[in-house]
Amino acid sequence: MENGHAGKHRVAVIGSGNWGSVASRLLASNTAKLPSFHDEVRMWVFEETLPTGEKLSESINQAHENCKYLPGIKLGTNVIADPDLESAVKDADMLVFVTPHQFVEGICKKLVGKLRPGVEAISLIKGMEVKMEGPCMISKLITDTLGINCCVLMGANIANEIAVEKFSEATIGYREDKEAANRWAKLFTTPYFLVAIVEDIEGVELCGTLKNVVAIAAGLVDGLDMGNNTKVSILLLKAF
Ligand SMILES: NC(=O)C1=CN([C@@H]2O[C@H](COP(=O)(O)OP(=O)(O)OC[C@H]3O[C@@H](n4cnc5c(N)ncnc54)[C@H](O)[C@@H]3O)[C@@H](O)[C@H]2O)C=CC1
Ligand SMILES: O=C(CO)COP(=O)(O)O
Repeated sequence: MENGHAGKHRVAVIGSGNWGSVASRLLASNTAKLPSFHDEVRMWVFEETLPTGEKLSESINQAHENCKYLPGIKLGTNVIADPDLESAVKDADMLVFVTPHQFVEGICKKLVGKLRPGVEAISLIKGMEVKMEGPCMISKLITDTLGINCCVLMGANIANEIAVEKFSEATIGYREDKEAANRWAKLFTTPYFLVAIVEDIEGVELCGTLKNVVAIAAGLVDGLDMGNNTKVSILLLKAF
């Protein structure tokens, strides 16, 4: 993949909530070490004004911490918060989508015609867009709107645990382009975050999304004190 940056890939993260901040931290720890990536990770911030009156993006760039969505965790000095979407992505050839799913379509529409040629994307977003024509997976929404290849990364990945480097694993789903999937895996893998690749975007994305429906049902079982036998029925999808 020719990226026009003297061989170094540039990464931008679209989203800076709990998972977006943790993903940026993890990616920045790798870009600082791996020679094939530019150090800086640009993180698009949906701008908010904090109770102190300070802008969230300014606070992140000063403290290297997202005090609203990931308090108490240093992101790395090479994570740069940028409240301007166009500016955040303009130099990137690797784009990580990690916003709540309901904002993706609007974000993609703003990005049409603003991306570098050959840019690759990955979605960490759980959920789907439900339209009149039927449900649409988020990776397909990104590919269809922007005309770019989009892998997915999914797993049982509670962001706050990964933030404190508790072990976790995830799977990247890709279509045809194994080289791109391996590049994403290299960018995300750390000793505490193990990443595998599978040539099945839909399977990985659907499993990542639907497991949360099961998780809600399992939580209801706990809340209603229905017991472990009922929970197993839920996990085996027999009680639906
Ligand atoms: N938090 C977690 O442990 C995990 C989250 N995910 C997925 O990652 C995605 C992002 O989740 P979180 O980072 O947890 O979100 P979050 O709930 O922590 O943050 C919400 C984000 O949305 C932004 N936002 C608010 N209004 C907006 C608008 N109009 N347009 C664009 N952005 C807006 C907020 O500024 C904030 O950055 C979701 O799809 C979630 O399912 C996946 C795995 C783990
Ligand atoms: O899937 C998750 C953790 O594995 C979290 O997803 P939500 O943030 O949508 O609950």
